[in-house]
Amino acid sequence: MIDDFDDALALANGPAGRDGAGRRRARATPGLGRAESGGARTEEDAPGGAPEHAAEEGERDDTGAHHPAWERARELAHRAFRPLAPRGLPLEQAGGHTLASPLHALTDLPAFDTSAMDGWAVAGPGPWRLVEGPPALAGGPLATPLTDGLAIPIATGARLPEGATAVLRSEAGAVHRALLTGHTPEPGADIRPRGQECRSGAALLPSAAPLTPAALGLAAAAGYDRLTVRPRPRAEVLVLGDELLHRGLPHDGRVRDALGPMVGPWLTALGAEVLVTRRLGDDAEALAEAVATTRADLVVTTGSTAAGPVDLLRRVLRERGARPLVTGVAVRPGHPMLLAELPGAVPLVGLPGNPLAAVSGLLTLAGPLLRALTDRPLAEDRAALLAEPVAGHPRDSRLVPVVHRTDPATVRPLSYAGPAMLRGIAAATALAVIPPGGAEAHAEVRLLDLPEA
Ligand SMILES: Nc1nc2c(c(=O)[nH]1)N[C@H]1C(S)=C(S)[C@@H](COP(=O)(O)OP(=O)(O)OC[C@H]3O[C@@H](n4cnc5c(N)ncnc54)[C@H](O)[C@@H]3O)O[C@H]1N2
Ligand code: MOO
Repeated sequence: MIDDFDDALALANGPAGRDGAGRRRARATPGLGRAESGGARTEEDAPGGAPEHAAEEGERDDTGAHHPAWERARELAHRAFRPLAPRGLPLEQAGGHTLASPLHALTDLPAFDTSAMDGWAVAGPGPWRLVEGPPALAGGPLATPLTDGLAIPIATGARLPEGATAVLRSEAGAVHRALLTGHTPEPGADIRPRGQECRSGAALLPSAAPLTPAALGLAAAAGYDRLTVRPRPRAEVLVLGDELLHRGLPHDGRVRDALGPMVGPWLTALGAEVLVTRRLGDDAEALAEAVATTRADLVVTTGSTAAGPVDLLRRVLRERGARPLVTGVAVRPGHPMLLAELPGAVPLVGLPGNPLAAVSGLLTLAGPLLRALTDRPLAEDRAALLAEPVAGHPRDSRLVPVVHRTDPATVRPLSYAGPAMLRGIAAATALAVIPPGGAEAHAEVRLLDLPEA
């Protein structure tokens, strides 16, 4: 019945409220137990000064479990854990990690006055007499100083000889019998003066900046051989469910594992280094062992979050002394998702088994958590106008796969967006956040970008 409700919502992206809005349902997702106090952060750590309680806000279901609102759940996931300890890495290994301190220039950039073009370094107004000797080349010896009326051939990137007032581009001059003629360039033309981009000590990138290819290039140019980074959090993925097949066609009531192939790459795109994806079936002992012995910075499970006969996750977590931080979220799909702290302060994100619900959990809990572990702020969402109305859940937010349209600039909700479906999300460019009650055509909605792993 519950899935009927969510499927109906997802299949009918019609006018808000059309699809059973107002129908109530009892939530059957059991909590891990009451969240007593705090996440892995202590009271002092919490920016707001107060310890985090999964139980502070949101709705309370028939079992007493708490389901924070979607925005609140993201904040909880972002605030619950401290960033990983910084470590030094050689520059060539630092890509994809996060800067642990601001990047300051170790040199002026450029480090010397340099030619921006191939041509001639000239002094004063033309015509100019070419001086004897080799041309000035990038990385070559400094050419002899020029006085007014003299010039020397120069290559892009070569140091400018003392006395040069400009560079005349090769296509703008002509040489006849050692005499260079051409329109006199403005003083300073095609010279990159020392320190044009930055002075030594200038702040180039803030702490927590991602080490993109461009950032690595900048760090190298600025003189770095090693960088202090927050490493990509190492994640372990545990795929639960005896019904899952890993090859071939579904048969005998069994289905292909759609999450094993999806969650790892998605976590990578969200900033993790995935150590392993393990398939544990519905084996409580194997799950308990995996949780107790993990060496990862973050454990992500799939399936088993709800109250089915073999949904073992919450029981195993309780028995292992895990602390519940988020026991469900007021979002569709994905409301049974959970976040817990394992002994040893290792976070565990429980993604629901329905595939689109798992994506919802990845973006709601795992994404903000990964950013927290690397000391990055919550991602700023973009906004867009809806091309069509989208029906809402009466109390929960909805995450709906959408595709961007350019003319006019809007997003269009996609079909096949039921909790157990992947067709919609596979064709989507973003997920739109539909507030409780739905959204009209042309309404502005928040967008969650989908990683292009
Ligand atoms: N009585 C209730 N039943 C359910 C509720 C509820 O509130 N009360 N919530 C429903 C919702 S919503 C979801 S989402 C699911 C969550 O289920 P679990 O996280 O416990 O996952 P499973 O029961 O193991 O599986 C659910 C569904 O997903 C399929 N699945 C699981 N893993 C995979 C995988 N790796 N690849 C592809 N498909 C997978 C599984 O076969 C089931 O069909 O619970 C609802 N029930
Ligand atoms: O509908 Mo469930 O919410 O698939 O997560």
